[in-house]
Amino acid sequence: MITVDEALGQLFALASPLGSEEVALIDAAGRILAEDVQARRQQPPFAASAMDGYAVDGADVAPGARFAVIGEAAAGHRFEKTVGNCEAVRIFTGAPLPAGTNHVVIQEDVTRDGDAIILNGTLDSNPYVRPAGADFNAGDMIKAPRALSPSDVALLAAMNIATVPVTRQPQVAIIATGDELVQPGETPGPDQIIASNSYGLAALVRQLGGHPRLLPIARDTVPALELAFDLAKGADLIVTIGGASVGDHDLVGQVAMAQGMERSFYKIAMRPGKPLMAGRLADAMMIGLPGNPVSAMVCGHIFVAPVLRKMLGLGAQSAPRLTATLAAPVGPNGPREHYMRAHAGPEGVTIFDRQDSALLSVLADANCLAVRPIDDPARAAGDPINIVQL
Ligand SMILES: Nc1nc2c(c(=O)[nH]1)N[C@H]1C(S)=C(S)[C@@H](COP(=O)(O)OP(=O)(O)OC[C@H]3O[C@@H](n4cnc5c(N)ncnc54)[C@H](O)[C@@H]3O)O[C@H]1N2
Ligand code: MOO
Repeated sequence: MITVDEALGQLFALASPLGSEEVALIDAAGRILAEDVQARRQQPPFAASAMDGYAVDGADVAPGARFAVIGEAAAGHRFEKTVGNCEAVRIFTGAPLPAGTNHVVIQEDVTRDGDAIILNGTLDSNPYVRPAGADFNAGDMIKAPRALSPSDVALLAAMNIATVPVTRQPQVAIIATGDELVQPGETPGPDQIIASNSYGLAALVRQLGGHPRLLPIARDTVPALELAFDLAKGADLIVTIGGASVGDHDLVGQVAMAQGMERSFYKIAMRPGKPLMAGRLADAMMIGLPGNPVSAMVCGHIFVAPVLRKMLGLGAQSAPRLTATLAAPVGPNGPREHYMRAHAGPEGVTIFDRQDSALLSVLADANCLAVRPIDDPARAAGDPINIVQL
């Protein structure tokens, strides 16, 4: 059995960054910027007023000073003439500053007198001018790779970038296997349960920026699994769930190998997740996850997520770990790296008592996985522990 780190290394070797495509700006949030992009213009493109008030020459500003109001500048409508000494232009936020002015006296600091204004006795000293290019200049870059946030989308829009080069979304075919499974909403027979982790993994894939394709449940027969692999063609990543262990009905590895899978590894020193397998099947990468619901989800976080990030161009990084403090003692660990369902809060990390890999309700209560190294000795409350946030 190889270690989790060795397995991740082999998975990264199988996963190549995907190509890029152009998407409309409205569809860019959450996608990964594939190439550096350059601002096509300066923002603001002119010195602009930051407030509603009167544009004047700052040298004329003094308590009690009087100005003749000779016109108006609004956002989208500049005042065309040059402003002279002791002249003012009524101005509104976002309007270009007229020639001859460099200062906006806010209207709260002014008394209007017909076509004139008189400045009040106490004046805000801020000139309330946004210089041209204060936000960005033409040619300023947003560097790739970068997961585009809503704020990034606003910035791209301001830069007049209407279509954005992003990494193609990994297409992920998800194959749940097992005679016992029915889809959510169906009526299970007496020996059946509802397929759950296929939906959890699809949600995870979507959250990571991939495109999940949930295939029909494959029964535990060779022809059913062959058909499932056939339906998965075109995917960048095929994820199977279940049928990975040593039981008589665990056929996934056998069928994948018969279909030409070049296997990288099978079985890892991890708990849960021992019967993990991975390899390459024609143009796709394949990860065979264990069927136990928590095992499949934990392997989703620890293996599928980093693989998808690598495909998206974000580099080869394992799931980020933080160091926290144990809230209660925990016994020694065995020969597999253990990813224990736990809750991290102000009191520290509480590892749940029930760690059976069939318990989705426990996983749903967890906000982190506490990582116990192979053969880690018993730990006391207050000891440091690595966690992976969920
Ligand atoms: N003799 C041994 N038995 C088992 C071993 C072992 O080393 N020796 N390993 C155990 C471990 S660890 C795991 S994990 C499981 C993994 O087995 P499989 O990957 O072959 O999974 P299945 O047998 O198909 O299913 C296990 C369990 O999970 C349920 N399941 C499967 N798919 C789904 C799904 N899509 N949604 C919800 N639940 C699912 C299935 O009904 C079983 O209860 O093997 C142990 N056995
Ligand atoms: O490794 Mo299994 O995945 O412990 O439940």
